[in-house]
Amino acid sequence: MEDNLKPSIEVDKLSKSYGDFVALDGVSFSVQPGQIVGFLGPNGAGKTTTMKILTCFMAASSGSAKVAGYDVYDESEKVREKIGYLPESVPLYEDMIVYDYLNFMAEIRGVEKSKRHGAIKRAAELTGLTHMIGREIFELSKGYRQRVGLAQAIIHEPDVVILDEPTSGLDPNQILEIRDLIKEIGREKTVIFSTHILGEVSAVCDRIILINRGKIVADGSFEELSKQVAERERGVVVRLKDLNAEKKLALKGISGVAEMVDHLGGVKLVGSDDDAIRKACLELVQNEGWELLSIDTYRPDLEEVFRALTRDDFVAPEKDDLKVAEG
Ligand SMILES: Nc1ncnc2c1ncn2[C@@H]1O[C@H](COP(=O)(O)OP(=O)(O)OP(=O)(O)O)[C@@H](O)[C@H]1O
Repeated sequence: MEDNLKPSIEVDKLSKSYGDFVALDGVSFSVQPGQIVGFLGPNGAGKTTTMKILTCFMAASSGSAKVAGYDVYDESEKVREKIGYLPESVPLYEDMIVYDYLNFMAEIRGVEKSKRHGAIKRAAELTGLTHMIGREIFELSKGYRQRVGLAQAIIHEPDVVILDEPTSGLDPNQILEIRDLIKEIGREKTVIFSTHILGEVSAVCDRIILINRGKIVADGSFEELSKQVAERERGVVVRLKDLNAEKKLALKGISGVAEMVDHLGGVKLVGSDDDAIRKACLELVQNEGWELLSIDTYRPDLEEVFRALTRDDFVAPEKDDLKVAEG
């Protein structure tokens, strides 16, 4: 019981340099048991580096990381027992039969011989591979190969599963299938998976850790991240019937409007006082006899949140300011 109360993952001020290049710069986060966390960031953000450190494939330059309470450096054998890993490109042995490959991986992961058959059966069922178990790996589609990759990651029933870009290179149907599988695995285990696909995190995760240039720039649910962006990037979104250039010019001329951008079929009016802009806008609409379709406070969509938080001018908040979602 006590084990369940401990964070599954605790990362403290983790840094990694490749020569002079700092790929990870003081990353700290913790993940509670049972969470599905999306590790989101643009290419080169430091996602794979973090995952390799957590799975004992690479040592950090400084800082510490624990998995299920064990230190990845000092207690790597214990960590390997507790963690399952699907690397970005999983080394599958093409000419092996799926069953034999999973048997081999179960052996490597220390599953007792008498328990291996049961472990393979369970992992194959969970990943929808049962009917492919006798096939050679080279015969399988990319989607099924990815299932084999997932099956080997969970063969030894780890508490924590780390998946590096698990949907990369799959077609849209395969992506949906793998996402469902991740959710299924997440019912029993703590899951961290990396992606640079925005839709993926909102479809699958309880929590998003957004990383950019080796630093965590946001941490929380999608709603919390949206709020953080909306607070910094406020505005009033106005939609009018027949919104033409003339009307746009008049809206832009409202006192206090510093900037106007097209936004979802309307315009976003940006200034320092949203309430004053809204009031002036309503007056203008009434005086001109225009038909108002809607007037709302700006709410960024996922794409805008991602863009705003990974922009070059974005300053990562101090750790204490990051909203950490508890599981
Ligand atoms: N072995 C290495 N030697 C030198 N630089 C490296 C090495 N591995 C990674 N890097 C650099 O470190 C940075 C972080 O890389 P990492 O693979 O962790 O990013 P990522 O977020 O997983 O990106 P992607 O989505 O492209 O896989 C990148 O700029 C990358 O070029």
